[in-house]
Amino acid sequence: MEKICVAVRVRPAVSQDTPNGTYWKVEDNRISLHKSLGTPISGVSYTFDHVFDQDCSNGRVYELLTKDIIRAAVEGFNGTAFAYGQTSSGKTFTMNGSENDPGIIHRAVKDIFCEIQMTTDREFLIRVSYMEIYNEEINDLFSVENQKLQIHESLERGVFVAGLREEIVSSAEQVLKLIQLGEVNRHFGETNMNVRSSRSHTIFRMVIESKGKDTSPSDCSSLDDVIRVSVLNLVDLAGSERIAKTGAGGVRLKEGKHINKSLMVLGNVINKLSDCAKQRGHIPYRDSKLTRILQPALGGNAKTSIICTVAPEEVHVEESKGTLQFASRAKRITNCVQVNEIITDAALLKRQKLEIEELRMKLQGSHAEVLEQEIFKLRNDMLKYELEREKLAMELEEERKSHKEREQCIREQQLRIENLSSHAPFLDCDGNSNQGQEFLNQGLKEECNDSHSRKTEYSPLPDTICNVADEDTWLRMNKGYIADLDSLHITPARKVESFPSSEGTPGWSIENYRQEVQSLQKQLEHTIEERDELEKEFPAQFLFWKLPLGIVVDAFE
Ligand SMILES: Nc1ncnc2c1ncn2[C@@H]1O[C@H](COP(=O)(O)OP(=O)(O)OP(=O)(O)O)[C@@H](O)[C@H]1O
Repeated sequence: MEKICVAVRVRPAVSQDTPNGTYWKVEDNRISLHKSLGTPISGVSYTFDHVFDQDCSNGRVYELLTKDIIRAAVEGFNGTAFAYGQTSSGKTFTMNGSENDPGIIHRAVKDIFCEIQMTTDREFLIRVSYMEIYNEEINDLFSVENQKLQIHESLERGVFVAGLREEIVSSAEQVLKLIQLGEVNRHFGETNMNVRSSRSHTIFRMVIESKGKDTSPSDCSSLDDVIRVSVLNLVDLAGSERIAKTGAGGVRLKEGKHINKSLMVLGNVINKLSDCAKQRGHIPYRDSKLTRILQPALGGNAKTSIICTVAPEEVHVEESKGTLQFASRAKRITNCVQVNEIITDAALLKRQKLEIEELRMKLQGSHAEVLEQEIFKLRNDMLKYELEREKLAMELEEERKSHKEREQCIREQQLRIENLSSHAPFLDCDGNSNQGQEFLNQGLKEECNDSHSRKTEYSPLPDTICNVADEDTWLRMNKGYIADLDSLHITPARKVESFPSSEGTPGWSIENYRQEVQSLQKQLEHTIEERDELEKEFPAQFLFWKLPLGIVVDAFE
């Protein structure tokens, strides 16, 4: 068990406060609020693993807070470092830095490649990805066309974002170039508090696979080698904001609401985790995409450090207190950290090993550089193939789901028709028969016997019909036809007149039944047509759907 490492960083002040105001005092690893004359304000003093004042550089923050996590990631431990704090308090400055003082991400990337170079007894494979959570949707910063990506979970991969582009990389320079490209796609916006405010949470991720170098040529073909796979997340959160202060409206307001909501969920998760294990109960990781992705970093298998940034101005004192309380709770969280070693062939490195060896043999005698380039290209091609396969599998899964729903819909409608037919067995193409007359007579009798309790509200349709109507709405909603819950109106109970109790009163007649049946049949035909069209459009998926599951799985292996 290992505690999360928590630090606080106070950024330089941007405005002069009133001389009578309060101020934050930093001494060693303590931060406390003082009156202007120097008297400490009781109850507003906090201690953390580190507290950095406004003169502290990104270099020092990195050395004290993150370097160990980076080293451990190369050794096979998961790691996460994230910056938390109100808007304009210095999170992006800490993670990205400036030209003169590079931030944590830049330094981490450089260090990882240094560490790898020094670890001469292992070979490594590094993949990187960069995503943002904007308005509760996951977008790929390396590939703009990959939007609204979904989170999935599997035994082998844990929680992962399906379809996210990963690049295999071989140098720090290559990674930093990729990050630069990703930054262009990131959502920034101007608010009253920050001219360049992050409007999304960003997660830069490095997956580090490594294995011991083979000692004898015969080992090359062994598939039993242990592979270490670790995931390093470097996270720049969007800042919490008071709408009154940021002056947000329109798009900015919508973004602000999403930001605050997901940070609130993060706060809830941290709160729960900071309770002692017995009182903890359910941890609401699933309440936001951010907490779902950060789940291993919060109470899971990862070395985690949090840097909480604070704006020193007196006008932000309440927000700063909130940040420090968040930091205090985070300090109580313990993670269960262990090296991730796997012996299945899930590791990309392992699967690629044989192919690379083959290539090496073929290219023996050629120039080493050419060889390396070929290997690199092969690795990237294989990764793309992996991602494509994963995407196809997801699409297949989606198609399966919607196929199931369509089948269900057809069954429902058939049931409704049967239901109607059984209540109106007299329907022929002319709409009359003796049986129907008996049914009508009985309806009339019942209406007379019970005229007080069932006046015009009485519906001759079975109760289930109304339920089915609501079921329909539900089904449509679940199929994505209704995206906005506010637009959803529950189908009101059908208010139909009773059987005609006197001549001239409009009522539910045989004609009504016939129309209902015809309309249902039309709906059914329409659904079947829709399905046929889809089958034409995606013949492969339908072919897979018709195959037994085992064959489908094999096809993707
Ligand atoms: N430690 C620091 N030293 C010098 N300048 C800083 C420091 N921290 C922040 N700044 C400056 O303060 C401003 C706001 O910082 P930054 O954009 O990093 O805030 P943020 O917390 O990421 O805000 P948001 O949540 O709105 O994105 C920037 O101009 C940044 O350069």
